[in-house]
Amino acid sequence: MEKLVVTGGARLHGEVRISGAKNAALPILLAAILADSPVRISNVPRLQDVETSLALLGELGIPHTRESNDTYVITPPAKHGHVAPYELVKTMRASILVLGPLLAKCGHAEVSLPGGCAIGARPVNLHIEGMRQMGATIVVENGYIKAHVPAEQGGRLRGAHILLDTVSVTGTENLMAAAVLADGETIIENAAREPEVVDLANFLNSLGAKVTGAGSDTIRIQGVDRLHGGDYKVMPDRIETGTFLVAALATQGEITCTHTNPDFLDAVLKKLTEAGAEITKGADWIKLKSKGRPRAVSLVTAPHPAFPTDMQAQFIALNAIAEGTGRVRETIFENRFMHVPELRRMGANIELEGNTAVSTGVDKLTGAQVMCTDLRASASLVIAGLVAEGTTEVERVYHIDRGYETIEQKLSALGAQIRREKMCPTRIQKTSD
Ligand SMILES: CC(=O)N[C@H]1[C@@H](OP(=O)(O)OP(=O)(O)OC[C@H]2O[C@@H](n3ccc(=O)[nH]c3=O)[C@H](O)[C@@H]2O)O[C@H](CO)[C@@H](O)[C@@H]1O
Ligand SMILES: C=C(OP(=O)(O)O)C(=O)O
Repeated sequence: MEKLVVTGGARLHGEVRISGAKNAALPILLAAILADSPVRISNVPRLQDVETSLALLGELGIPHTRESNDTYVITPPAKHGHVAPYELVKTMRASILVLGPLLAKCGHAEVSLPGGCAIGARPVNLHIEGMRQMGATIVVENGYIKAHVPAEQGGRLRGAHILLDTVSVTGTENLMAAAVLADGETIIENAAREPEVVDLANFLNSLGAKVTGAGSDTIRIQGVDRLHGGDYKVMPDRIETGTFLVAALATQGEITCTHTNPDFLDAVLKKLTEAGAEITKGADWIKLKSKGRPRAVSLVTAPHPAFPTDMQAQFIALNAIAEGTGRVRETIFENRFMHVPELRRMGANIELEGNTAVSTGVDKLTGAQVMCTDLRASASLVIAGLVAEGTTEVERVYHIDRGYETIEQKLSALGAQIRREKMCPTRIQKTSD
C-alpha cells in the first residue's frame, strides 16, 4: 500500500501536459475487439484502469503490444474468448464495456456484474435492456450477465429503436459499440452527449462504422458487415485538465495545461472564472491565473454539457478554502460526498443537506491523515493537502492511480511538495490491562 505525502503552501506554477482521457481510452480499447485487423491506439494514459482493460483483453485471448509509452496495438483474432471474469471486473466498473463488443462480434458474452461501488449503486439495466431490444437473450445468474444472440438471428444483433430512461455514458457507449455490426439501423434516443461518447463514435467510424449524431441526444448507427483496422488518437482528459486548474486556483498559482481541448470544459471554465480565475485559452491549451483568494461557487452536476459530476469533489475542496459560501448539488450519483468527512478532518466547514454540500470557506485547512474512498474524492484530498498548513497523508492512493497518470510527478513539476511513500503496516499496540 502506498500513500501520498503532501506539504501545503506552494503556489502551483508552470506547464503541465495533459494525458489522454481515461473515460475515452477504456471504451476505445475494449471496442477494438470489433475490428478484424490490427488497431493502433495512441495517447493512451498510463493508468491502472488501462492495465485492467489490457488484462481483460489478454484474458479474452486478444493479443496486444505496447509500441511506445502511450501507444498500443491490438490484434483481434477472428475467434477468442467471451468471458469477463469477476476478478477483473470487480476492480474496474468500465469492464462492462466489453459486453456490447463481445456480443456483436462473437454472438455471446458472459460478463461479471460489476456490483455497487463507493459512489452509488450504478446498475447496468439500461445496457441489458438495450441489448435485449437488439434481439439478445440475456439472463443474469451466478453474478454474471450471460448473453447470446439466438441462432434464428444468424448470430447477429439487429437494429433497434432504443430510448434510454436515464442518460448513461457507458450505457450509450456499450449500445453504440454493439450496434455497429448489427443488421440494420439502431437509433439511441436520450443518448449521453459526453465528449468521450463522441470520441468512441469517431474511433468506430475510423474503422468503417456508420455512426452519426454522437454529441447530440439522438445517435443513429447503420450496421456494417465488418470493421477494419486503423490508427486512432484518444482525446485529452478533460477531468485531469479540470483537476489541475482547480489545484492551481486553490493554491493561488498560475499554470498552463497543454495538449488539452478547452472546448470540452465550458461548464468547468465558467465556474473557475466565477471563482475568480483569469482564464485564457488556445486551440490545445488553457492558462489559469489566480487573482487572489478564490470565491466559493455554487453548482449542480448534470449530464454534459452541464457541470460534470467527475469535477464535483475538486470544487468542494476549492470551496473549503474560498471566500463565502457555496452550494454544490450532486444529481448523478447518490453517494458521492465521501470526501466531505475527510475534508472536515482537515478543518473544512461543510454541511450536507441531502444531495447538497454547503461549504463556508475557512481561512486555512490543517494537514491530517486522510483516506481516499474513490477516484475524484482522492483528487479533492490532494488539492486540500496542497493548500493545508502542514503535512497531509493521503492513504489508499490506488484509487487515484485508476485515473491520474503520475499525479505526484506532474504536481511536483508545478512546484508542489508531494511524494509517494510505501505505507508501513499499522501495528495497534495493546495497552496493558
Ligand atoms: C468509465 C466512464 O466513462 N465513467 C463515467 C461514466 O460512468 P457511467 O457510465 O457508469 O455512469 P452513467 O452515465 O451510466 O450513470 C448516470 C446515472 O445513470 C444511472 N444508471 C446508469 C446505467 C444504467 O443502466 N442504469 C442507471 O440507472 C447511474 O446509476 C447514475 O445514477 O459516466 C459518469 C457520469 O458522467 C462518470 O462519473 C464516470 O466517470
Ligand atoms: C467515476 C469515475 O470512473 P468510473 O466510472 O470508471 O468508476 C470517474 O472517472 O470519476
